[in-house]
Amino acid sequence: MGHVETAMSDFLSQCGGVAVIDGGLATELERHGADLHDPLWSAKCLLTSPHLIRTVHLDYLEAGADIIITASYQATIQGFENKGYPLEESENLLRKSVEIAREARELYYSRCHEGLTDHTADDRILNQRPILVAASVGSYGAYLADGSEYSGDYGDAMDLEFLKNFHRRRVKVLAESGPDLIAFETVPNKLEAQAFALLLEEEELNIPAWLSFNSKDGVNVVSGDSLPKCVAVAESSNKIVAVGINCTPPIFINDLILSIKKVWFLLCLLFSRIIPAPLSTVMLTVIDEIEVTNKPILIYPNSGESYDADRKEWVQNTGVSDKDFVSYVNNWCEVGASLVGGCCRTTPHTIREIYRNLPSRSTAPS
Ligand SMILES: C[S+](C)CC[C@H](N)C(=O)O
Ligand SMILES: N[C@@H](CCS)C(=O)O
Ligand SMILES: [Zn+2]
Repeated sequence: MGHVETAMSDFLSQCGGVAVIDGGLATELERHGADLHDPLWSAKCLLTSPHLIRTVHLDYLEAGADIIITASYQATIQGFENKGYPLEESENLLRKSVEIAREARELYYSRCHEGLTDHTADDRILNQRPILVAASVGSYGAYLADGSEYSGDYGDAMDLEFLKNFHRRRVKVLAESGPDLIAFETVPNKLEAQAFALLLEEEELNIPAWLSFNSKDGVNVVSGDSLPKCVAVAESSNKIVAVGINCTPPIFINDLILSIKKVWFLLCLLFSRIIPAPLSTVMLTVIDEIEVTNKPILIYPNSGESYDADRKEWVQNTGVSDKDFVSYVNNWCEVGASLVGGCCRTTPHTIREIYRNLPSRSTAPS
């Protein structure tokens, strides 16, 4: 394994086997009063309220997150251009998203040094641990700002070259801004996953990345593409160090994990010699063709609520409670997840409960 691949497994070992990802960023900014009724959605805060982004990152770190995801989900050069920003300023805004997250990490570390006596009465988790900054890259559908990342339907004319070129400069600028990894997230179809994987190669980006899809039926990704086939795109790249599901209702997660871990069940059968030798050979061939992954699986679902893209608002009361969300997490880890957190409408409270309920973390000093 190269150093890019070992980086994630070393990190997971340092986290006790399971790493905690942060929760929803945009929706948390909204909870703090930000108005995201804008084509830039959360990226608008890079312009109007960077201090708020830093506060939310810090809140997630103090809730126990090992990985914080930058505010660049809907930050694109084309999106800033539509607002009249010249290229240089747009690139600076992308860099700024990484800088803000890195600043939050520094602030957190300094609070860990000073804070143990000051903050014993509150519920902040102040323990020094390795923390990663993941630079978010949302899909072309996110840029369209019409909820297309929940349909994955870009029309028949869409092709790989277009998607690669749409993301090329943005991904390169983010990769060179000093994050620890790139988070390709809420990826709605296989074509865009391929574009991301190819960009890492073509631009020779020496940075790990994760690839995270969303689903609305618990079987396929939102476009209808097969999840195992999408996951196979991650499998084809050494630079992609984790793959999984985000911004998807929690009730679908268990089955989705099983569908990409299925090979282990078959292998177990083989090794336990339940299956006779001739059949084993046939099954080995089948296994070879099943598009699943050996990479760490990441899971950060949304609250289960649905998004009204016209109103840019969440339909309330359709989701699961924090208590139910957290109660699923250890089960997801048992069936194969190694990175867990939350996406839209989850909060620092959700993440704190996840951290505290993980067997490997429950004894960690606060
Ligand atoms: C993950 S969705 C809630 C992000 C927002 C969407 N791209 C929009 O602009 O409406
Ligand atoms: N990292 C983004 C994902 C949106 S689906 C956010 O939390 O706002
Ligand atoms: Zn989300």
